[in-house]
Amino acid sequence: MSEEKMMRLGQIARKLNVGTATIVESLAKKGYEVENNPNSKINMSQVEMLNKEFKSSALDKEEASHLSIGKRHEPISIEPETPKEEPKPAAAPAPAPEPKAQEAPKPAAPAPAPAPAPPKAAEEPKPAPSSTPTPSADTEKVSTEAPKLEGIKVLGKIDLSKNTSSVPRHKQQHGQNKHGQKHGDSRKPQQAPQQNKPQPKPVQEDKKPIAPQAPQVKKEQPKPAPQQPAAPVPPVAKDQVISAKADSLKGLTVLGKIELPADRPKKKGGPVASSDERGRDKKRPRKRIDKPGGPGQGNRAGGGQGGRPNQGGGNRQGGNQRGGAPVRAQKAEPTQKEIQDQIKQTLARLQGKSSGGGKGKSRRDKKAERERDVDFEAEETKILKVTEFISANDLAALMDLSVNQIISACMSLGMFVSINQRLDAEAITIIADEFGYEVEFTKSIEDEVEVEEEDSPEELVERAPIVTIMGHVDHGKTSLLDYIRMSKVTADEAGGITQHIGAYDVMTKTGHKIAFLDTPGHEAFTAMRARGAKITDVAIIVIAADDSIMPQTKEAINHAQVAGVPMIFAINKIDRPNANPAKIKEELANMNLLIEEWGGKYQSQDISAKTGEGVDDLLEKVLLESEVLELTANPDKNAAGTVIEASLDKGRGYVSTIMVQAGTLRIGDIILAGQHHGRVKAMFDHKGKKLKEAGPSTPVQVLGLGGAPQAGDIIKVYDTEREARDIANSREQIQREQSLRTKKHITLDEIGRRLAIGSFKELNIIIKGDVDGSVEALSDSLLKLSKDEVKVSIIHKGVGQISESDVLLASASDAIILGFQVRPSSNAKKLAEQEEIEIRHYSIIYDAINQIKDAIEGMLEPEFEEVITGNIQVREVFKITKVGTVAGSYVTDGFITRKNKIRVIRDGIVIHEGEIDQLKRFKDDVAEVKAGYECGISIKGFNNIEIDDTIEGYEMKEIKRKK
Ligand SMILES: Nc1nc2c(ncn2[C@@H]2O[C@H](COP(=O)(O)OP(=O)(O)OP(=O)(O)O)[C@@H](O)[C@H]2O)c(=O)[nH]1
Repeated sequence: MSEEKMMRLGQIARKLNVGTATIVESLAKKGYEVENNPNSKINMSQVEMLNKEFKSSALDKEEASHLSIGKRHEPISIEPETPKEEPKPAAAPAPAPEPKAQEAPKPAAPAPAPAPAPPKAAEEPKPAPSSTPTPSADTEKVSTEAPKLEGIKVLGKIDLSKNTSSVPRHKQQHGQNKHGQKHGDSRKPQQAPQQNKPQPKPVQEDKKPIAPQAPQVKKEQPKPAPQQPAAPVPPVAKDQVISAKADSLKGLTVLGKIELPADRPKKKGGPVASSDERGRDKKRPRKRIDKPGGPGQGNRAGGGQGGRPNQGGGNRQGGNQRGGAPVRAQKAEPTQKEIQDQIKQTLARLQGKSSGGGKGKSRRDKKAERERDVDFEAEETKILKVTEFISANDLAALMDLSVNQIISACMSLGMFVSINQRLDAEAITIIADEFGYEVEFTKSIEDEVEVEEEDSPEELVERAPIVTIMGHVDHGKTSLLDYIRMSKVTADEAGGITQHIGAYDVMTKTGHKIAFLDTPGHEAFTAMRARGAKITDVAIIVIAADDSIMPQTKEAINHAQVAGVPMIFAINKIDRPNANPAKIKEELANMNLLIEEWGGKYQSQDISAKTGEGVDDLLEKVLLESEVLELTANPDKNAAGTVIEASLDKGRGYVSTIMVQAGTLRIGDIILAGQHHGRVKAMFDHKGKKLKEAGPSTPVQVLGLGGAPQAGDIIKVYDTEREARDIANSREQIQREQSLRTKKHITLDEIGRRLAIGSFKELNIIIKGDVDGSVEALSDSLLKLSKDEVKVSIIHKGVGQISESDVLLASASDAIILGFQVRPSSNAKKLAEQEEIEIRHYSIIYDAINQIKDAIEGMLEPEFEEVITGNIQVREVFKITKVGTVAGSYVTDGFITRKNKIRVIRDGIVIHEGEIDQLKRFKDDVAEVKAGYECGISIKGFNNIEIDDTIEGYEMKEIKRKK
């Protein structure tokens, strides 16, 4: 017990985010002498003191750990705005027009009131220029120089930051100034700031951020024409294109009142939005059209607005409310009709029909439609509607990319994923973003989110750590687990390889419970291992001391690191004479993984899974690590957990191994996992002992689900069966939709692509297996066999016997069926014979992979190699009219056949390459002439044969292609 209450100095330092020296010093001050060694132990009362003392540091660390990649986006969007806003206030105090761009961020701090900003800004520009150049002749110099420099900088900022948002301000300002021109405004504020104030008030309230930008623009220009301030109203309007845009936005608001959309809600973001967007899109073309109608000002004044001023005169400037509404209302009506057309077309397109508009329509109409369609299509296709935890492969298909692109994108983001690995919401969002897609998660995600209901601290109790053992093949994972739970599993495993993930819990000698996930070591199980790491609290990385850090060891380390799971290194097989744990530690150090012994932060333990040496210490270290993690759960609520594996048992039905993570699972509970629901009929622990309930961190085998959920599915308890069934149904629907979308129906693009590739071939496979993990692993490996020329498609996979429907599916899709540890039903077998469907049975994963690999090699476009079949020497040449030159020849070696391709070689140089026209012996046509015989030969389209020429016969022989 005393050991339990101790923590290592290194651990507490990590936990509190302070240096060990700081802790030692702190303890020394309090009268405790502790050696500055990461392994020094500290008792819990000291730990508590330290906790209090360095609470803030620990909190900092925690906060820092929450900083996710997602935040990167936020700052980008937010920052640009803040600096813009801030510039206003900042400008007032000191910033000169030139430095604006650079200093923009700095001024942010003193964000003052928006209303006063414009005037200040206008005034400040003056001092700014003076500060940068010489103090003398401020006003004059400023006016001349400032316009050039400032004009460029300021304009750029305004356009980029917020064209739309800036509009409103301008409107207001313009309203006052008439056109709200930069010069006018800027001057006004300087000279008569009071006038500006009243106008901006209303506007600024709505859009403070925008206001600041406007003043900057003004600042620059005001300098050149300080005299105009009084008459800024009409003349200045030309330059302020931006302001014009702003007005158009307000107009849109008015459109909302018209209630056009009420009749037709549309998929794409509702009718109002779509009409608005169209309005915008159309504005551009209209602007162009309007330009001619409107005076030259239109162009500059701000595109869309250009035309309006002409129409409504005071539309924008005078008052948005007056002219703006009626003009837009007229435009809106046609928009509705267009909306209808567009909806029809878009729906038609979604259904795979051609967008063929009315045949009678004019070309212009069709063109316009096409343009709209493209816009809509682009919008639609840029939004991915997915459920969380879709696989990398499916995500690639949805985005029409290759899996490799996804994987490499993930790698560049620091994530290591495999083809079949399911991605969480955050990863999906980041990856999709990389490729310019937005992600909309469908309903089922929300269900999953519920799992993380907040528990009050009083409800939480300590729970056992869930540990995953990972490592390279044969480094001793299973042996270690065996030793820990004192049973022998290794000998029973087919092929000596762990074939599925199991889950067990054990009691340590010190009376603590630890739950273990047993992950297989073969590379094919990478995906499962990755999932295992997600359920895991602590990862034990087993490394054989007589070997070295192997690829899968690195992979396991990567998975644990990516999942943020603390690792403990178990350096195994130290009983072996050639064991060299120090070498392993050195290799780890080279990978930047310094173990505690060597002053690093990673725990490691030398063990022998065979003799048991060091295993107890290892478990103790696991408990120490989990203490730091402060693992808790609320046992007094409906259970939630994760499916570890599921299989179909002949006698018992579907058996799911579940790791309960929160709450308590009881017999009779209504559970839902993936698309399957049911009532818990019976529960067993890993030894087959019946359980009535299972609390947090307990692995159990559950009977009662209506199907086999997938490993990694979240399992939840619901109050009513109906609730569970409804969610299951909706998930099934989403899943079906997903698989439909994922399946690439042939499209023109697709045909083009296939043609480009050449003779495209596809190997369709249906995989059925006894355990979900094996099915996933096999499918993962088989997918990896895909090549450009031959694509492996897993069209269906599942747990259970090979059924008639599997055979029918195979028949319909020209697939082969792989049964992993399962056999077909007698009916399925008959049907397969009838339909001539191949069913292959495997019990070792390598065999399946190798055989399919061979099959793929057979299917690949054959590679040819040239084989010289024989040589002929020309001894006489006969020129025969109507036939051409016939060479009287002698086959010196090999043979020559009429189908042979030939080369005519003269003095060692190939002078012709072609085909045989006639091959004769005496007067008879023959197919082949062997060495030592004479023959007559004529060559297609070639008569320039001479005595002593050599005719070489060759053929292209197909060779089996590897890789
Ligand atoms: N001498 C010795 N042999 C060990 C030790 N641990 C494991 N082995 C042997 O190493 C071999 C592989 O052990 P496993 O436990 O099956 O290895 P694994 O990592 O689980 O392998 P996979 O399940 O194939 O990934 C077996 O023959 C074990 O008996 C050990 O500590 N000492």
